[in-house]
Amino acid sequence: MITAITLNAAIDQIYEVNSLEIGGVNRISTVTKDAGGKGMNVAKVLQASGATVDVGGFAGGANGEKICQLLTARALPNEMISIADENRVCLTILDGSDGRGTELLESGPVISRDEWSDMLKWLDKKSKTTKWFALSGSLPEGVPSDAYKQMINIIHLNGAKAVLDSSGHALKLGIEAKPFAIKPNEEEIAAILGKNDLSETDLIEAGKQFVATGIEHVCFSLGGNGALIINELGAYKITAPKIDVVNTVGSGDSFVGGLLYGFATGEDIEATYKRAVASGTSNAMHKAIGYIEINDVEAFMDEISIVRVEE
Ligand SMILES: Nc1ncnc2c1ncn2[C@@H]1O[C@H](COP(=O)(O)OP(=O)(O)O)[C@@H](O)[C@H]1O
Ligand SMILES: O=P(O)(O)OC[C@H]1O[C@](O)(COP(=O)(O)O)[C@@H](O)[C@@H]1O
Repeated sequence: MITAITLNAAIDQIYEVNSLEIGGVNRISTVTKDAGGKGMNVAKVLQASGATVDVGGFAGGANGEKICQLLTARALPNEMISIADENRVCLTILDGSDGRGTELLESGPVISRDEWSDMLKWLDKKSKTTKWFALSGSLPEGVPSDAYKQMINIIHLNGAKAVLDSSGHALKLGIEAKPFAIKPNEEEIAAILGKNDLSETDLIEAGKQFVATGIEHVCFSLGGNGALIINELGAYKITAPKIDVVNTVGSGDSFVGGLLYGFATGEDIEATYKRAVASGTSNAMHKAIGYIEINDVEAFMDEISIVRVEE
């Protein structure tokens, strides 16, 4: 069993427009709604890969209710903790003229001290039986900034493992608890290292330092350039297949889904890295967020090259 946790769950809504005009009147051609926030997308990809997965997080108000209904419709079991405040909506505007997605992300509900304490109690119980966790996304207000650090410590005490995908302070503090793997994109790692531009050498150096602290897989996702992953054996450059991009929103989450599938099933590590990249790429070929075609993922895995760049 793998559990994907989204502390700031959302309704992921997509508006398709023919050509987005900032400051003008834009008519929406299609509206879609799904259970979202990063961990939800990870769960969808794990499910499509054939894993047994469930989800955790906070749910409240009409949006929280809708998220639970959308999860049930997908046959994704959820153990969401009830909150008084209402979940957020995250909007992607897909522009038909250039295929670009613009994201408008609400900050989310305010979590009370008791609700946070309920989350930690639930996690303590859950991690006694679940071996793998995805901890994904931003933190809602009210949750302590070291939320992921606290959660990873509980997960470790119960002998389970976590993959962390977050940003800013939440990621920086989460890293201190040495999760099994982290997956920052270029922007996220630059922000936590306090640098604007990072060369491949900089990334390898930073990755090695994280590995030295005890993080087993440091996965830098590089969009259309694939990924650079550092582990105790070295640094691996994994290419991404060339595709016609439809919507890259959710590609990072799909990468995490592929990665966790490989870890949890004990797949060969190079195949796991290829699966992660292939899952991110498959997602980018579709409008839906956290959507992969498993046949495409497996075909891409044969096509993707992986090169060890550092001894
Ligand atoms: N333009 C693209 N072409 C092919 N694959 C892509 C593209 N953009 C993203 N991907 C795939 O998705 C993965 C995650 O994308 P990335 O943009 O780095 O993550 P995030 O969504 O977290 O910013 C990449 O490692 C790659 O495998
Ligand atoms: O929790 P955050 O960081 O605010 O991000 C939420 C948003 O990130 C997404 O999960 C997409 O993330 P990625 O493109 O990084 O995979 C959206 O579906 C969601 O609305």
